[in-house]
Amino acid sequence: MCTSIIYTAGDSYFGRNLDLEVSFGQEVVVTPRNYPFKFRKGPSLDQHYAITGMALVEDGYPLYFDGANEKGLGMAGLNFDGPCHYFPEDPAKNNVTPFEFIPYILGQCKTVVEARKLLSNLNLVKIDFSAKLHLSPLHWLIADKSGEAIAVESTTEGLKVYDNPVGVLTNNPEFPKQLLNLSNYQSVSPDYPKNTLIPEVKLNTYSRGFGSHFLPGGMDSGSRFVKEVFTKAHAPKGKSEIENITNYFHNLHAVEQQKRLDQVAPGQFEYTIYSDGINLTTGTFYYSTYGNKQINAVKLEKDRLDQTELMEYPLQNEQVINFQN
Ligand SMILES: C[C@H](CCC(=O)NCC(=O)O)[C@H]1CC[C@H]2[C@@H]3[C@H](O)C[C@@H]4C[C@H](O)CC[C@]4(C)[C@H]3CC[C@]12C
Repeated sequence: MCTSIIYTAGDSYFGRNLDLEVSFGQEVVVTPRNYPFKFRKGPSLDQHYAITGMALVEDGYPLYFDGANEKGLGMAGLNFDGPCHYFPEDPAKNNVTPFEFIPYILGQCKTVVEARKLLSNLNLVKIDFSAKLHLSPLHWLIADKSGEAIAVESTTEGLKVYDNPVGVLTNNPEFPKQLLNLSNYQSVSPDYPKNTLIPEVKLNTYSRGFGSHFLPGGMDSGSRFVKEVFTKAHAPKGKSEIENITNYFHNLHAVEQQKRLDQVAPGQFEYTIYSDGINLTTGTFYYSTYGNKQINAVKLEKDRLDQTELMEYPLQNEQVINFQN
């Protein structure tokens, strides 16, 4: 499972936790403006906005899991197994495969408003990347530096675009059901609750934190959605980049999965392989991995964005302890 968020604190920060039982060999990849994006069913994009994100480079092609462009639009693909449905080619629409979807949107759009225009005539066409790499059933969070966000889901009913007023996406069920479920938790609060159960009896308040007593804490996508919405809604906003990025990662770590807590097959456990976040104004990309909780960063090198070759930064997976003596 996965969790993706946009957190606004002056600048906006966009990214996700990637939770899975196996690692694909992803790395930080910057696709510069003149890398030619070829599309299976449409004209290539020889010039486009530069994209920074987490991707697996396969046959020289960046298969993005999540990322953002130089204009401050971010997009992440999350597992959506079950409701997800991709379609045969539709001659009346722009046909884009799910693995091309992130380059197609981030290559051409600056804002959610612009993305909505492209989405209005788009068909997610069912074509595998290769015989080895089949399509994954995904849905997407798209958000821009103003903080506006949408969720995009392709189901048997077609391509759905939903306003996302909470700036969070996890996995199943369909996004409107996740939003509806929030109403069950409206009274969850950082504040200590008033005893409305039996006001005339003084209750033994044996612990702090009773305002969030009914906050779900499971690994399932419904629980993570509620927990993340609550955590982010009350997250402090910092006065510096370091404070903001620290707060941002605290948001994601609230729903991270530790090893051996979420069994997906005998002896196989899903865990948070990486957490990442990009400052949508500066383009600096931050990440931590399960093995290395230090925050690593890749700056956007503006003077190198006109080249054609991908820039690849392997993940630093080893924890560095800051010895003080
Ligand atoms: C499975 C994860 C989503 C994480 C998640 O929710 N998984 C756990 C679960 O719930 O089952 C998705 C997110 C991005 C996906 C990848 C990207 O879409 C890029 C690429 C696209 C190809 O069609 C398939 C491989 C490949 C490399 C995808 C493999 C599956 C990934 C890694």
